[in-house]
Amino acid sequence: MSDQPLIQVEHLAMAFGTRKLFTDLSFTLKQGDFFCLLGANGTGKTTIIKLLLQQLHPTAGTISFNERLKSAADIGYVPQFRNLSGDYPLSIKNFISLKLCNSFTPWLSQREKQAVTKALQQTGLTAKQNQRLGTSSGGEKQRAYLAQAILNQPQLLILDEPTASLDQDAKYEVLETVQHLNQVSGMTIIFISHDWPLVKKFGQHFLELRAGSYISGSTTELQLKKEDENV
Ligand SMILES: Nc1ncnc2c1ncn2[C@@H]1O[C@H](COP(=O)(O)OP(=O)(O)OP(=O)(O)O)[C@@H](O)[C@H]1O
Repeated sequence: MSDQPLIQVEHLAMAFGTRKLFTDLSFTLKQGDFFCLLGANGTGKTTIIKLLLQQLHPTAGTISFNERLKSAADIGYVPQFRNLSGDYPLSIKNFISLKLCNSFTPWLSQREKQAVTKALQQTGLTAKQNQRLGTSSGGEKQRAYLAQAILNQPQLLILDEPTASLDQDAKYEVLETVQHLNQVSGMTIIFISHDWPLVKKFGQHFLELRAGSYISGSTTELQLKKEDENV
């Protein structure tokens, strides 16, 4: 595993018009890290992700990428949980395969089938692959989105509040799968969340945006508030 950072952010500043979100933001994302991005609504978490994906340009500062991140295929993205209605007709396996619809042929190649089989294994969905996604549990549905995001075996997996609106058991189900992808498959994780106990339990490093400033460190240093501790 290379010691060179996967992403190095130096003295980053971002403003929309006269609204400054942050200035002089610096952090390093190492290969294999489980990095958590925290902050109240509107502090700029999604903006940081858009800057990392080069969909926005910073007002100042630089973002340097390791050569392991060569193309968009090296980055997987899982959005906030979107529930599907009970009558959604596709099986878990066919839903995961939807991401391969750009192929030239209407059927899956041997290589594509292997990619789906691997993603099913990595997300613990092999035994459930023929189950209808619509009737699956919240945790299974989100693991199916996760499986879609890792079909290309990305170097970096970005999860944008993937467990918001899931119940406690489903949150753990999803985060244990993400932890497995991090520890066994070596994927580097950026996990955006408002859920401090989850961050403390599963994350390694954190960065918390506060209005105009930020703090960062190891998740072992995170102090949970009283109301969080019993969650
Ligand atoms: N393209 C844009 N143009 C102008 N303002 C924007 C743009 N994108 C985001 N903003 C503003 O920047 C601020 C930060 O937005 P961002 O979505 O990054 O916050 P966030 O921390 O992800 O919030 P949330 O937790 O609610 O998702 C918000 O006030 C938002 O309205």
